[in-house]
Amino acid sequence: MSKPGPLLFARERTDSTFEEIPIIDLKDANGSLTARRAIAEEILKNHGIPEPVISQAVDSAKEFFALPLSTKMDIDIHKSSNFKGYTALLGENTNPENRGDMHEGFDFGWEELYPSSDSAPRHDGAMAGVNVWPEHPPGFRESALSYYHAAIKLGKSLFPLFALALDLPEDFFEDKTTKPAAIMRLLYYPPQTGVVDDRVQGIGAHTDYECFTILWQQAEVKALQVLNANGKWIDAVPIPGTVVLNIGDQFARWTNDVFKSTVHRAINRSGVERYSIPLFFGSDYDVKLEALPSCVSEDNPAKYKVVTAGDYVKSRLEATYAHSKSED
Ligand SMILES: O=C(O)CCC(=O)C(=O)O
Ligand SMILES: [Fe+2]
Repeated sequence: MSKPGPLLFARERTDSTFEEIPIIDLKDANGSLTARRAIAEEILKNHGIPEPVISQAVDSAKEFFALPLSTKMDIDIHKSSNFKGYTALLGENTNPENRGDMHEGFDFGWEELYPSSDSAPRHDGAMAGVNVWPEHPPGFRESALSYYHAAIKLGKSLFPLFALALDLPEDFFEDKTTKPAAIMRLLYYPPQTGVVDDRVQGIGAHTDYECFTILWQQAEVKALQVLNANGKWIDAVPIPGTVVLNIGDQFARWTNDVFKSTVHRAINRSGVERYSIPLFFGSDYDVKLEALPSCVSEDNPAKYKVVTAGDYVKSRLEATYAHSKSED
């Protein structure tokens, strides 16, 4: 890392030929307006997700993934109508040119940690449906949801920064992220050693589907790489106490590519097991992803068909899981 700063504007960074991923210290984001306009597909320091919450979620993930395959397959994601539950090795394929991803996963979405009688039902359209939880290990749901809500809090604090970077009112995204359609994953990557088939990577080259992703990755296990504008893969080396933030396709569509989504992949050649936790922060599922007026001009006419966030995410998930559907 050269040095953490100066803070950069998203618009200046979208075609970036970065060689290292810049660090943004969020303690600066609470200060001056200038600092608050700083924005990112970056590494975030002082992100506010408490360390014990992270370690409990990771411990639960380790215990869950260590269960017998047949137990985990009880909650196979292919049985769910809204892509919730367990993904086995090679169960998904993020890059259609590849054969399948060498990771296991567990996916879930918004749910109150302590549901109350007045928890209003969600209207998730294409993505409607409940989470499915494993019976083991004990406390799995609580640790996963504790992390989820801490990451949601962080994500909500980032939307005003994105709004300011787009010259929008600071609260522009507030009523569009009331029950944010955030999907969280616990991921396990076995080590890939010896001769590795390039078409079977931990997770193949892809962009994420939502507005942005907050990614925690295990310290000391280098695996994640981000593609720069010169087509060069740059290591996103894990830095303790930080999370990675990257732009996803909902934001690319909404901003007419003023924010570009980041192509990334992960290959675990470290020789040891790796765990990571992405939280994909999307807008409410009924929001129409229509190019923001400030992002459309004669030189940059609207590029994308208008679609709701829910239909969009569902179509991407269908494509990702299609290759393994017929095997069930
Ligand atoms: O595990 C990682 O570092 C990346 C995960 C990822 O890109 C994803 O789940 O979309
Ligand atoms: Fe990703």
